[in-house]
Amino acid sequence: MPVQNSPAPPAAPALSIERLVKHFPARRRGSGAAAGDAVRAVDGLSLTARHGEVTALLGPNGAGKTTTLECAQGLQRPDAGTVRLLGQDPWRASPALRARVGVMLQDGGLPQAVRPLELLRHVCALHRSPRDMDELVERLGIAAFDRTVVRRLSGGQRQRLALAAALAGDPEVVFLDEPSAGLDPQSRHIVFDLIGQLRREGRCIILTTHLLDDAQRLADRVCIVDHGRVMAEGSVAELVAPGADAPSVLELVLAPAQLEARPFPWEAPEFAAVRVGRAERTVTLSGPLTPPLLEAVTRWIGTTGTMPEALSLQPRTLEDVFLEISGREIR
Ligand SMILES: Nc1ncnc2c1ncn2[C@@H]1O[C@H](COP(=O)(O)OP(=O)(O)OP(=O)(O)O)[C@@H](O)[C@H]1O
Repeated sequence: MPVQNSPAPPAAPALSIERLVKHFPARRRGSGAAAGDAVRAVDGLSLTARHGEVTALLGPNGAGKTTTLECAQGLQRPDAGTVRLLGQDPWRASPALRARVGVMLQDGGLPQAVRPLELLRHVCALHRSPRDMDELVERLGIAAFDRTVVRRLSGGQRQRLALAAALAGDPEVVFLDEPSAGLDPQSRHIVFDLIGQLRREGRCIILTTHLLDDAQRLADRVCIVDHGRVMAEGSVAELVAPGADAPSVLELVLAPAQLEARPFPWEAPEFAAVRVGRAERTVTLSGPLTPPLLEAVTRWIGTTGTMPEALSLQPRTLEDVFLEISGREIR
């Protein structure tokens, strides 16, 4: 495998955003705003992203992730706040700064009438020291669809081509908007592997996703974004760590007979401090789990005279964290 330029990780963050605000006039359908109201897409968001790390912006549709990235890339002008990309204001970025940054947009943003390799050769020719494109083409399986013009490619093929184009200039900072959208499991694995390599090479990777699994598998740091703000930030381990007031999750799968035998004691005082979720025969308790609570559960099981199908204590997931913060599910 060819050796790529590996920039020494500088101490300063590759990207720093402070109190970013961005409004849009309410023109988009489905934005939820009444006609004439401005949409506050980003509402005082702050974050930093470093070299040698994958930073994931995780949040539901409309949370403000793409707008944040667009401001960071200099594609949108912030209404307020500060953005510094490799130490410069991206809105006034010089071509020299742009050459150090790779961007993969959500809709690909690719010209439609060219063939993949033509496009990649052209993009490489624009850069002073392009990445080894043959290796990327092979790795991302692009030769297999090289005879097809871009507009006829499948979503996943377009996504792989857009990733190769974003990496053509061997960038120090890579923005990936929903990198696994439309990918089959094998392509997803290849793309994740490549993102891991970029990280090891010391590049700064900033991605958006609404897939918890992507954030959990890829990210060194996760920023949970909702309503244009960072609601929580940290490594996956930090975010899911059972703190004093937020331990793990208890899941109980009831035997059919148990449901009829005796109702689950939702109203008992032991359950007041936890969230109780039910889906068919599965009862989930999340929040501050305590020995008295576990005792109350097993006592109730005893009164039904039947063993449950399963009883397990599980670590929190990012999904639980998001639910705790926002009071709703991420999708
Ligand atoms: N150009 C625009 N004009 C009007 N409203 C916009 C524009 N771009 C974004 N918005 C609105 O701003 C809000 C945030 O959108 P954004 O695309 O940043 O969210 P997101 O978190 O990336 O969502 P998704 O996961 O669906 O891509 C949404 O309400 C969206 O409708």
